Parts: sequence; C-alpha cells; structure tokens
Amino acid sequence: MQHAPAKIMVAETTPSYLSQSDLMNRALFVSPNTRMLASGMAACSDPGTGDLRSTIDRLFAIARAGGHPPIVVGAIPFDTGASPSLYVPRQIEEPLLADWQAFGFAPSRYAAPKITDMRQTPSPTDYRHAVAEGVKRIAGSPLEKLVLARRLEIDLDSEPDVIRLLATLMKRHKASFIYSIPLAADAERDAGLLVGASPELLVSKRGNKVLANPLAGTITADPDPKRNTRNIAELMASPKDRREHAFTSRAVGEALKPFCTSITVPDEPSVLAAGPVNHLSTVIEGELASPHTNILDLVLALHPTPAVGGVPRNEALAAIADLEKFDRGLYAGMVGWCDENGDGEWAVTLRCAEIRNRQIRLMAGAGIVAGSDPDAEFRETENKFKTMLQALGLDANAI
Ligand SMILES: C=C(O[C@H]1C=CC=C(C(=O)O)[C@@H]1O)C(=O)O
Repeated sequence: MQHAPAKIMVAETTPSYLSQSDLMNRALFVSPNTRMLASGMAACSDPGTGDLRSTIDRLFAIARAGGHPPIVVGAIPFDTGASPSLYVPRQIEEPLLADWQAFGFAPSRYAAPKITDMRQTPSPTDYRHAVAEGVKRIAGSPLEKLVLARRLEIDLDSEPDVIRLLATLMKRHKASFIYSIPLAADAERDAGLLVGASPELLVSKRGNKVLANPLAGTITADPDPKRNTRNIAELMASPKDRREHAFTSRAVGEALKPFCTSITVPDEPSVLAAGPVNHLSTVIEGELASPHTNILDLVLALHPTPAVGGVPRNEALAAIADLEKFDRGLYAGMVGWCDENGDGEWAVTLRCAEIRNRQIRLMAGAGIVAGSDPDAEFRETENKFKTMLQALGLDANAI
C-alpha cells in the first residue's frame, strides 16, 4: 500500500511534445504511485549553503503568494546543509506512462554516444583499499557499518538523448522512482540534469500514514531465471548481507517510531529486484500520532539511513569523510516532492547520473560490515553503475 500525491494534476503529457531542452526547466518524478511532471518554475532554491527548513518554508511562501500549486519538488544533497535543487512549479502534469514506455523502445536511427574518456574517483585499487580500511576500522572501534562510494566522470562524443533515457528507465524499472531534476550551472559546470532510477523509498507520508522501504544487502541479478533464483537464495542466506540489512531496517524503524502510534517492521527481509541487482528489502508501515507531522521532520530524522551512511551514524560519517575523498553532492541525498500539508514522497538518490552536455557523472556505493570483501564490494558498485550505463547504451569497459 503506497500513497498518491495530492490530486492537483491538471493535464496529461506524452513525451512526443517534450524535447531535451524542455527538461531543463521541468522536474519529473515517477514512482509506482506518482506521475508528476512539474513545469513553469516560479522559484528555485538559492545556491549556497543554508538551512533546509527555511529554504523550503521560503519556497512555500512564494507558492502561496503567487497562487501556484502548494508543492516543492526536486533534490536535496547528501549533506542537507549544502545547496539543494528545489523548485516551485506553476503547473503539475501527469505524464502518460504507457506512451513514455512505448517511446523508449520505438525503433529509430538513434546511435548511443561513445565514451571518449573516463576518470574514476578513487581508482579501483584505491577503492578496494578503502573498503579494506573500513573493515579494519570496524574491527577496532564501535563502528559497525559504513557505506563507501565511487564516482565515474565520463566524457561522451555526443550528448545523450535524455528523453529516450527516461523512457528506457520507465520501461525497465517499473517499481523504481524515476526522476529528472534540473541542475543550475555553477562556477565549474554548465547547467544539466540529475536523472536516475532509485529502487529505494526513503519515506512517504499522506495524512497519518507513513511508509519507508529501506534496502541494504545486494547480489547480482542474473538474466537466467534459475541462476537468479540461486542468487536470491544465496543473498537471503548470507549472514553478512542479513546483518548489513538489519542495521538499516532497525535504524529506519527506530527513527520513525517516536512519530508513530503504531509501526510494523517485519522480522524477515524480502527481496527486491532492481535491474542488474537484487536487494534485501523491508517495507515499514506506520500510523502517525498526528496527521500534521511534516514529512520534512521524518526526512531529517531518517537521513542518512545506514543504506547510505552507517552505524553508529556519526562515526560512520566521520569514516566516510576520511576514506571517500570526494563530495557526494546530490548522490545519496533524496529526490521527490512535498506539499504544504506536510505530505510527500522522497526516494534515496541512488542509481543516478548528473548529465551536463556531453559529460556525465555517476556515483554508486556499497555497505561495508565485518566480513566485507573488497573485490566483491567493488563488483557490487560496478553492477549498480549498470542501471544508468545500460540505459544510456554505454559500456564503461569499452574504453
Ligand atoms: C548505496 C547504494 O545502494 C544502497 C541501497 C541498496 C543496497 C545497498 C548495499 O547493498 O550496499 C546500499 O546500501 C548505491 O546504489 O549507491
């Protein structure tokens, strides 16, 4: 059972009259329950750091004053004190998914771009060393889990077709949260888009109902059904993955509990298929003590969950800052929408690409616990990158 957004949709849209440049001032968010194409941006969050609550309050004040839909959409960075990409739209449309999905597979002469250069941070060797160091720190301190990420910066010989990319993601990842959010230019980079297909619901809230779907623990998805069933059985039976998952589901349940009169956290995880990977998954449902609880309070209590941070949170964040050596930016933050009633839906910003002209930036991470193997964690991040690389028609091993 999931939550639909406020019924303020005013029109239905097909991709046939959307161009790539149209996306630069529209925010798209499609989940199993929501189809939202927000356009005619009346305001956006200021660049620079600031308090997230006051930023969102200011945006709602602008929406009210201008008579716009009382909705804020966009993306919030991993560091919630850093600059978000949030918007007040003048119009919300409900895109027709069947048309988008058909469009993604329409025959065409489209030739996917080719990779001309790729920079990895850290290098594959250094990533493995960081994982080994993470495991060592877990052995000698209160630290129990941390998530370590990698970044790929890819130069292409031509711009990717983002309409096609979105259509492909919608076709292949029907259970995921598909998004395209405009990114402003900054001192170093041109304007662009944050595009992705996240399998993970951070939290949704409608009235007094709250829902979260923490994921942690991953195995490769195999196109052969028999081998895939074997992989899933292996994942369910893996003590390392079960522990990695339990840290996350427990933390999410505990963060939501103080807001709830009742909450259900299943004892056993299930398995969620997410394209090239399968994850251990727990669906957590709660009844809020007050329907006036603002989703922003839930978001700030939950984030960063151990699916992107670790346990204990502060020790994990310190270890990540020490071992990762790059700014996550919007990756591992959250993407979605909220309304002035405090309802909304935010997915964890995973399986994403920042696309700026012919440059794309991908990030993916893996949860490290006692017993994590550096080679396996590296392979896991390679598999997570495939969500976007395959949808873009790119082969990162081909350069
Ligand atoms: C951190 C990522 O995935 C998280 C979500 C699902 C499974 C995860 C894992 O098994 O490590 C991660 O916690 C990512 O995709 O970059």
